Amino acid sequence: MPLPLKRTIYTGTFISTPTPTTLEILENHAIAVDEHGVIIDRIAFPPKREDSVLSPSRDEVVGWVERNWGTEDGWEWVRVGEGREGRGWWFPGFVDTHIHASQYPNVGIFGKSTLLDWLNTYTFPLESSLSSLTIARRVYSSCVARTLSHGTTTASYFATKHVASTNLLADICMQKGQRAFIGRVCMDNDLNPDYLRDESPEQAVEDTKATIAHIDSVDPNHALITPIITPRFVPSCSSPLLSGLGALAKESYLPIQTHLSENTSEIALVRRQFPTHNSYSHVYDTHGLLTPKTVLAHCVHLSPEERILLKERRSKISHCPVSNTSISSGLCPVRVLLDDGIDVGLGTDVSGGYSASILVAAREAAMVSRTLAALIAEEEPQSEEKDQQGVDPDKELLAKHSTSAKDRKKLSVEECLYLATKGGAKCLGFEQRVGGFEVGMEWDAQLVELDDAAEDGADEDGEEEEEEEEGRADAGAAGPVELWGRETWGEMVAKWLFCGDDRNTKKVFVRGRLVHERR
Ligand SMILES: Nc1nc2[nH]cnc2c(=O)[nH]1
Ligand SMILES: [Zn+2]
Repeated sequence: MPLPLKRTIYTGTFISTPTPTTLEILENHAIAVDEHGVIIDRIAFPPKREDSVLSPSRDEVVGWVERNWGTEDGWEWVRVGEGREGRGWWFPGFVDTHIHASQYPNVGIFGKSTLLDWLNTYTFPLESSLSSLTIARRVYSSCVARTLSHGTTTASYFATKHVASTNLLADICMQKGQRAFIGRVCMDNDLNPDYLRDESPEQAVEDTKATIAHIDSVDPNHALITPIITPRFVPSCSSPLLSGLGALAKESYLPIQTHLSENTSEIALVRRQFPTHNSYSHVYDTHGLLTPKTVLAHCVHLSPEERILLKERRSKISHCPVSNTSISSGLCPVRVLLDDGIDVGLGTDVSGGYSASILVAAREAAMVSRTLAALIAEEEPQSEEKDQQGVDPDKELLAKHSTSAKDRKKLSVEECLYLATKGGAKCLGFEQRVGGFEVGMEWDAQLVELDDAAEDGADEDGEEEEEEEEGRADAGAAGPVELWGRETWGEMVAKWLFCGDDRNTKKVFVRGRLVHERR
């Protein structure tokens, strides 16, 4: 049982993305969090004379606490690293909307495979080994600890078909304090290997209910852990199983997660399996599985009709760019999905994706959008062709080099970080509770600090100049991100997105509980 929480004041700079296009930067602020982990107040302190002091003083904090709550007794104070306020900030915890905890031992192992051979070669044999609770305990403990260290405060997990080890994953998340959606994976048809197949559709539904009952017993209000109904994907499921899970979702009001339109061979397989259906999405829809609480991973190759259907059903998409490039599934056109008004979050899709870090997923989302922008520009007609059509070649050349059309395809730093936090929370239906720093939200946050060694580099005996001339001799000791003192907040955040890693994630909190600290 976790210890009761202390009421806590957090101070320093708070950065978040309340909308996809805003980076909100609150300097010299304090946030008060109650013993239930809920934000109950926040305040901006007057700017200081010295620019470098971005946190309130002790007197200011004590004064605020006493004015509001009568006494400072019973309050803790946690701030961005002492004397280093200019290089650190609080950021909402990351939301991983799609990750296979059971595949964690395989991160980085995928060779040159694509989805269907990857499943048979690497994935199914590994998942089968999680019938052992001893193996499951090792795998799940490592996966949860690792994702927490990367700042993931919420994860939507696929486990395996095994009920006992799936329930163990829920227990481990509960014990380590990670907010999680836990899915027992359903897969009953002949396309699955004998060693990893549900006995029958009825049994698969019963086993799913067993995991739901377990989670209800350990976390009755789903304050931290929520069951999620998880058909693996259409090629793994019979029509009776899909219907059974659709009916269960309806009666239980629970969310659903699955895969959709990840790879072209998979889509061809679904067409052969369900020849009378208009599309892959239509198969889910006719089985009652496209709801506002459905999170669909990938959606790389959706048709315009499928996008309209998803928008109508208000179903969500988990964009998994690292996986899509690793197992060469394709480049997901996220800008098109967003323009259609579909809610999108980010997933690591471990171990299709080679990294358990949502920061890496956010970075790759930016890169995939830039690749798409470049490809679209190349597809434009060549100038000679246009010339024959009577278009002024000079104007055409200018248009070709105009950045506006291409740039619109690219996801900005703000958008990528929004998808990693509030966007993901919206996909999982709790953007009112996590993903930002509003009063009433829960304190799911990470403390980010850059440039570890800079403080040590500034010594008193004149060596600093020498170091500046020669550059940093100890590159790497400073952590992955070097600062030069000229960066704005926006630039520091961009450096973190593109160059940072878990060395920059110093503390992680879920519902006000410290769940990871980097020492
Ligand atoms: N990326 C990915 N796609 C899938 N489709 C069906 N199962 C899986 C899986 O485990 N990973
Ligand atoms: Zn997946």
